[in-house]
Amino acid sequence: MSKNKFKSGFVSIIGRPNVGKSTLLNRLLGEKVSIISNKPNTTRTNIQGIKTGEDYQIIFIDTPGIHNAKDKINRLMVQNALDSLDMVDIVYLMVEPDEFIGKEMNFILNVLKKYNGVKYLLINKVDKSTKTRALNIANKIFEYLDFKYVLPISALKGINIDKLISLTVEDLPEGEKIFDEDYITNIPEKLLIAEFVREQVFKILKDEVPYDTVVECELVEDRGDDLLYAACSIILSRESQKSIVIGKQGRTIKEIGRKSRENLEKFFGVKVFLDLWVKVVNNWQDKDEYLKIQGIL
Ligand SMILES: Nc1nc2c(ncn2[C@@H]2O[C@H](COP(=O)(O)OP(=O)(O)OP(=O)(O)O)[C@@H](O)[C@H]2O)c(=O)[nH]1
Repeated sequence: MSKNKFKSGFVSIIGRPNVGKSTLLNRLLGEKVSIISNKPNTTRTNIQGIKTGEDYQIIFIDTPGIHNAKDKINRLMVQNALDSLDMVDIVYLMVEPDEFIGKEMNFILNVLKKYNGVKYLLINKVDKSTKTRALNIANKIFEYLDFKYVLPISALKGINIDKLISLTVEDLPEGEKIFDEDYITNIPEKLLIAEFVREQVFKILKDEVPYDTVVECELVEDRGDDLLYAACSIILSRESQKSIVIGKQGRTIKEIGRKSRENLEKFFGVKVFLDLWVKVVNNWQDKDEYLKIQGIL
């Protein structure tokens, strides 16, 4: 009996902010990779997750340029979005059952019209919706664009995820493994650790300062005996934000540290010692070195 040929390729998950892209990526990979919160636009970097099976490797690519379409729909952004789709074999367009086809969605659909690869329409969050609402949105989107498959899913509850993976593998081209199978992401370790901390800054500080925050992981060391040491700084743009992040008797920063450490330990499967600092760098947003830390530049 002949064995199935190995398949490999790239998949991009696109959709409006908050539709559940990061949750889906984490679900697909079975690990916590990209940062999730219920605030829009927490995904700042082009996170790639890698899923390797017995006879396939899928590399997931995030395309933030498309999600941020609401700001300025300009030529540059369209170009960026198209460039990042160029190399991708399959695109998942992710929507919610009560999706509204406004400016952002129109932008995304227009970008996708120029994309020649395979397109899937994923209707996420069906766990909290009805079949009729899911069908309605599919019909509306089909007025603009055709998709090879429409799949109702729940990234959160894991509904139809196995089906999604098997369809994807079928549609991938034959090819070799691109990354070693131990990799689930190609984000540099420091950036990944910083993202775990930033996720907690977002979650714990709610609306107070997080949009003004960058986390820099300065040092990661394997200290033997299954212990990973990481030193990170939460960087703020104003002195007045410091007391909020630190909290009464250091309670807030301790909570950020504790939660981040727990998630890092789950992810890396080793004990983690996390040294957390708070720094103020006026207008860090204008400084290239801080944009580089975040993987934006
Ligand atoms: N009920 C339900 N909620 C979901 C589902 N998938 C995601 N969510 C929730 O939707 C919110 C946003 O999810 P994210 O995965 O951060 O969304 P995103 O599209 O990556 O958001 P950005 O990073 O802003 O682009 C979170 O509160 C998730 O828990 C789902 O299948 N069902």
